[in-house]
Amino acid sequence: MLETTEAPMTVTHLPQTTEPRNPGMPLDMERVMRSRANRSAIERRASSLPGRRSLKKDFQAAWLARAISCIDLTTLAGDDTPGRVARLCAKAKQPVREDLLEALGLEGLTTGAVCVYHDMIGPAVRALQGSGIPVAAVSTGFPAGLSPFPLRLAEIGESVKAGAREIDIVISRRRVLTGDWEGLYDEMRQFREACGEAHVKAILATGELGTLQNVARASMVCMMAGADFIKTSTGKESVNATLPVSLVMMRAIREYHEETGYRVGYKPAGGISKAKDAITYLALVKEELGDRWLRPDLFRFGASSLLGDIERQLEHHVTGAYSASWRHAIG
Ligand SMILES: O=C[C@H](O)COP(=O)(O)O
Repeated sequence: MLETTEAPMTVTHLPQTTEPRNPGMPLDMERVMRSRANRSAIERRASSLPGRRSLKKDFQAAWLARAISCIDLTTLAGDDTPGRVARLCAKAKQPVREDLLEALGLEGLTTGAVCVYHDMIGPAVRALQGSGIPVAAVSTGFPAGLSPFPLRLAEIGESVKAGAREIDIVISRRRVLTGDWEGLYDEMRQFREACGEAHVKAILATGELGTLQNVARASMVCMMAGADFIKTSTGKESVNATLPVSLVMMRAIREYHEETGYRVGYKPAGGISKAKDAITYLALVKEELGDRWLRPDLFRFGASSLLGDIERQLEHHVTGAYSASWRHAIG
């Protein structure tokens, strides 16, 4: 729980850490089948979360800044243009008005990454040059992941060549729905290899996996196959990130860390658009995984409109007044 007395370390002063990459391990079917999820206990815990935060006002801004540093600022629209992506990248470099950043002592704050389709990697890389902000590309026939497998591998290669440092792949949902864990493992392993040095986030599309037990098992298989992050959703399913699914995935990450020593990152994505929801997610990460995960190398929000609401809250924090949401249209 986020206690009233707890302030996060100012995000722009966090020490640099280099986490060893999860190399994966051979598929351990006995371990996979041990992954279960008690739906009623999970739902009970998840429903108790949002009302429980008692965050001291002074610390709220620091937690919201932490949330910004963990956003994969995303645009995944069919009508994306280089101009729109350049504006989004400008927002990633300076996510909040300069006077507010100064007032809050947060100069240098940026988002965690910018996330785009393959065609927009070039414009994003150019716009972010020198900023250190990585470009993430969705890949492997996103969002359904149903294009021919060799094309999915080739797509990863093209995106890495174009400058993406993070690749968000989608798994084949049918492998989970039919219990083909070996198939899922092999596919994920090949995706990881095709990524090379680029980090790979495995999108499970949890809204299409049927049960929380499937979510737990798919999480475990993807981590065994070398995923750097596991991510809930594409943002295009009818149900995207939820707290119960997040609990299941975070617990899988925790168990994998306890058993292998490797830390895998977590990315809830889709439908997270309010500052208060972001705080709830950060609190859950803190409780389930601990402070080490509250950094952009191990936690991201996949979100297209969350930043706008956080900026509004920060403006209120500094000036005491809310501005209209249309003034924060981007992000
Ligand atoms: O991965 C990111 C999602 O596509 C963003 O979803 P959203 O537009 O609901 O924030």
